[in-house]
Amino acid sequence: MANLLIYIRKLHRYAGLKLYVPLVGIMIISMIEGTGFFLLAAMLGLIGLFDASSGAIPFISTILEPLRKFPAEHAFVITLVIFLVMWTGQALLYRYFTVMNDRISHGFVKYLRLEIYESIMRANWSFFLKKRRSDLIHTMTSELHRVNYGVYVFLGLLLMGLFTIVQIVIALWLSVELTVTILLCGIALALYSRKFLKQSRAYGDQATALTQAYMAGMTDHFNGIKEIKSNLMEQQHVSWFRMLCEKMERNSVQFSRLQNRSTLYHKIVSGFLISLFMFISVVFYQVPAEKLVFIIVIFSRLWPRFASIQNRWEQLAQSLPAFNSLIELEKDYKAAKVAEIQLASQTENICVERAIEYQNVYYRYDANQKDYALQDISLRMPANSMTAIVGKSGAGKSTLVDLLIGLIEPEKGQVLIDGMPLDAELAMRLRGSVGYVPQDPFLFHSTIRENFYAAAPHATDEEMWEALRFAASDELIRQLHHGLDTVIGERGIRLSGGERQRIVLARAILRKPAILILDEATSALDSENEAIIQESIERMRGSMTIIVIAHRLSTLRHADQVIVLDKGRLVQQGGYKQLSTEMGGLFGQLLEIQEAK
Ligand SMILES: Nc1ncnc2c1ncn2[C@@H]1O[C@H](COP(=O)(O)OP(=O)(O)OP(=O)(O)O)[C@@H](O)[C@H]1O
Repeated sequence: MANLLIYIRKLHRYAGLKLYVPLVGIMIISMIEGTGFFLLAAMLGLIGLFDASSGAIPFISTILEPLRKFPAEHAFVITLVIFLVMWTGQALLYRYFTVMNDRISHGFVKYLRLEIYESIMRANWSFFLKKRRSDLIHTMTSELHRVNYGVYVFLGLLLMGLFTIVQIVIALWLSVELTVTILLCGIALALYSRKFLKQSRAYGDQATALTQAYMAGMTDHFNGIKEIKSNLMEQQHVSWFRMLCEKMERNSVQFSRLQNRSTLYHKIVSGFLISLFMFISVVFYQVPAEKLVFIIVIFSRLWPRFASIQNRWEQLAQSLPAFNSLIELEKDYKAAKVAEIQLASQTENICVERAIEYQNVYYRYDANQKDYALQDISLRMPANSMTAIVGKSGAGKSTLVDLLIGLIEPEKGQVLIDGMPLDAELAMRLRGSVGYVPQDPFLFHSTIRENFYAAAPHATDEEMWEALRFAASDELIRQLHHGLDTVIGERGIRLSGGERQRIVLARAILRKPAILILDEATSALDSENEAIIQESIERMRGSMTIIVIAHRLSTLRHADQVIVLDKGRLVQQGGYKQLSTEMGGLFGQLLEIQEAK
């Protein structure tokens, strides 16, 4: 419940006083409705259906007094017209305030979406290392939707509460004993129905876990669809999916059954109470007919409200776990927030003038584990030189680069840029000068041009073609029907691995980076294209700091220095030639293995 209040406060922050306008409006509407009820009674009195002067129904004689000045048939028509005006006015007001309420609710979703998305975008890399992407998508879609629904239900409850209070006041005016009895019965039933709320909450928890598994499964399966199909694993996945869908269906049916059960109880109790009142009123108190009619009217108006309130509480209880998910996510991204740093485009980029240095750097992905991904790394990469990082798989090469980009921070030791410690702000400014091609290059589902604009918003066509030439992909793009305006599929799937690598390389170059980082960036290329790119990189030497991670050691021949990592430690460092002749060194061994192939 505390989490719900957090969101109500957020809603207040978002909507301000506007939030209360529909509430006041609904109060007015319920008062009009109440007055209409008296007017209807007056009308019945006018046509002589009952004795309006008996005082059985309060307020009636006050309404009738001015009407009696008119002839009976005119008074009747006047009453009808007043009733119609009030009815229509009430309907119009109801529409107005409901639309206003809906607008607030939709605006609030937009506000939440933006708040969460921006915060996630500003979270540091460690946040993403810990989170499953499908969980983030799940929270941002279904859970956010449930939170909005919960807030909507809560506002509805508030409105209904106000409406009911007005109705209770009117009912009290008509008959204190009867209203108090109905209220007591309502309270008793609400106490009994608490177990439904608890159960609704449990179904809500289950729904969260199931939709989370659904989203995670879908993401995994579609990402790995090629492996699934090639290894004939479809049936296995369909069975898993069927089982999950059955659980989701069961969860929804159970919740719906629960809601219907509580509605059923209300209906049965309602029938029982109304019979009891009628019996007592007629047999013991000989209540007049007109009052009896009003007993039924009060009851039929008040009791369904209790049922409806109960129903909404259950819906709210079912959506509470979604509030918890969002609050948990909020806690995580707040903890992972990268100080108050301007977005990259608003900061001044920095270049490396002298050198990048690592001083006794240690890094672990999990502070609870004893193994370090990098241990005691000290090295220097001079500005505008080319440094190659080699080592077996899992040696720590990508981790070394992630530390330089500032995606992760050393547990011990420090990274220095021209002697300045790389803190979050410096990392952000440095990233503006970095062209980075990761192992698994990513292209947005959009045109090549749009993909380029994402990296360099002001790039001209000429610059784009120049970058494509650098990456040996200009011919490839020229052959495409729409050239730069060709849409490339999701994650560039319509391109081969090598073609994708070349376009991502072109995108990195387009930024005119001061530091170019290539993490296995040419691994999928044929030797011809690789040679073209090697030449291009060669031409760039001296104008930017180049860091290359490669398993194919022959491509590193031109590097100014080679850094060899093994199990997170720096084991060799020097020129290519020097290391290849170093006796017993890991580099020599790796070279030998590759040459033997
Ligand atoms: N997100 C992560 N969470 C936990 N451990 C990780 C994570 N990423 C990498 N590691 C571990 O850190 C170590 C270094 O990984 P890293 O990716 O830097 O190696 P690498 O030399 O780049 O390997 P490869 O050549 O296969 O890409 C490995 O033992 C790896 O298992």
